[in-house]
Amino acid sequence: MALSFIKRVFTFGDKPVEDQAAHPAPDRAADAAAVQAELEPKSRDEDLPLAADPVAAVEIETAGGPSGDVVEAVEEEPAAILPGVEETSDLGVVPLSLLEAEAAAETARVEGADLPPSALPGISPSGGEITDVPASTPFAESAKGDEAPAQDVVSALRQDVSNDSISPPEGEMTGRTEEGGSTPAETSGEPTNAPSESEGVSPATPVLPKGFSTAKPEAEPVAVVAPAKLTWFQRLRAGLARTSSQLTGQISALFTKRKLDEQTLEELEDLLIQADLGVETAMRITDTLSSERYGKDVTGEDVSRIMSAEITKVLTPVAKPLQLDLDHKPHVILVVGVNGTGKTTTIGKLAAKLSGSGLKVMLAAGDTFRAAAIEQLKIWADRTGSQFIGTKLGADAAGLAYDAFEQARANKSDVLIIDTAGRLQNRTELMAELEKIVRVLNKLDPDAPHTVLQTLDATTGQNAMNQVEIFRNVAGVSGLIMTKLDGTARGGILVAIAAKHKLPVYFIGVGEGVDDLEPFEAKDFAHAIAGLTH
Ligand SMILES: Nc1nc2c(ncn2[C@@H]2O[C@H](COP(=O)(O)OP(=O)(O)OP(=O)(O)O)[C@@H](O)[C@H]2O)c(=O)[nH]1
Repeated sequence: MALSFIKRVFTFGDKPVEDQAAHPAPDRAADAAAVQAELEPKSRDEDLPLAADPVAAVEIETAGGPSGDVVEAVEEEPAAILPGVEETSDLGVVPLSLLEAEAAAETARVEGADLPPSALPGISPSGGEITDVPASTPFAESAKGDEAPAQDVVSALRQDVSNDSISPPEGEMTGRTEEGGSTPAETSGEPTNAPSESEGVSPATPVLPKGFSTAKPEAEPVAVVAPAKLTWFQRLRAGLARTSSQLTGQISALFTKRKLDEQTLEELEDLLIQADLGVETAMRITDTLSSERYGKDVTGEDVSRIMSAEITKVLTPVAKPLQLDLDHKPHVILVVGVNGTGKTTTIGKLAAKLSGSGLKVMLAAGDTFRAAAIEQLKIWADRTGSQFIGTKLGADAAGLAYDAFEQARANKSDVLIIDTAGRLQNRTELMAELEKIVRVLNKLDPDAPHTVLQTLDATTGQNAMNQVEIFRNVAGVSGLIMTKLDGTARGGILVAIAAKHKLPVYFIGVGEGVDDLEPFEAKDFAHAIAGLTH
């Protein structure tokens, strides 16, 4: 029922229905033959029947259902932070310590294990309403950040999955503890005059007759300070704090006791360009400032507000939900990008959102270069109740993409997400491989891949612009996801990319956990860069 509801509320993709009619279903036999010819004979014949190798085998697993025990709630444990330590500066800029303080003031919430039905945050284009997915299994403790060796990430994921698989639902857990565990009274050997368990009182808390008291004073209840959990916006602001505090600090220094004139405008423009915002946006900001306040006193806060407003204008047109065209079964999402930009992790997060909404999702391990990457994706598939298809290490990625598409069609999957090996944009042979994947998918369905997502690492500066240019040309990137905005991000470049390429930005990654993917919000991002409070 949830599925049919989702299908009804979806506005289908860019192409109107008539367009789809204009592309009748391709002659599958002819296409298959053509694609077969495209792929090297060895890639299909030698790579696929690999039952002996657990990773190598084309592995199809039945979806474990949209949510259920897929995601186990594990609370992140950021360091305890004392609230209310620092003041907001006169710029309205929030120091990092205040962000942390705000977070400590919030009661830590223990997130539920189940993914909710019918929630497609940032994905459904139908109403534009964004709902949170409360599922959370942060990896913050187990994964080790960018530098963590892939094997570590996989072990962390493995650990997580094995925890998931052995953890019964809450009620059962309680039952098991009661059955198998022993109470202090049972194990101590001390006599107790407490009523038996069958009398309905826990033997762990002996009830003395009237007129008696225990010798030991009752223990003071230990105050449990709930660990503070930053909201996603606080994480975003913290991630962009370096950019924003540097920028706002320089701006307020620039305007101390100076009126707005040609020279200050020029210096301001330089500062904005140095923050990666791009020439176009820098000029927008200085033009607006000049038209409003030329010859007058200007405060840092004036500049921050104008900067935030102008950045919002640049970003609003690209802050779009990811459109799924469920007329295509499957809607194929190809995920591309430079090594380590977060492709596999982002796929896991997307799969959690989609399968949690009742959609049938298949993940294809098209990164055939790294065994760990294949395993990593397999684990994400297990966690999110998605189907999985992989092939052996070093196999032809286009061949895998072909098989995945066929399999997803046969299974009537709603969405197929294909991971690809990370590659530097200047490695021509690898970029040619990517082109081939696109070509093969395109032969099976002229509209496929229906979405080509590129992940960008927010800690990268100007190079991200170059990455978009090249991946766009080679793979036809149709939308972006910026990851690692929770770290020490340099998010300014996203503004320059938006101004130049106008590609949709669907989500931002604000952590390594399954729910650390948020729909992109222009105003939030602009505020965070300008260092403004929400
Ligand atoms: N802090 C943070 N870490 C992230 C985020 N997204 C991914 N990571 C981490 O970045 C590292 C690389 O992520 P992967 O998903 O393996 O990146 P990839 O692009 O698939 O890597 P390759 O397969 O080598 O190309 C891992 O340690 C992830 O946990 C994010 O939004 N925030």
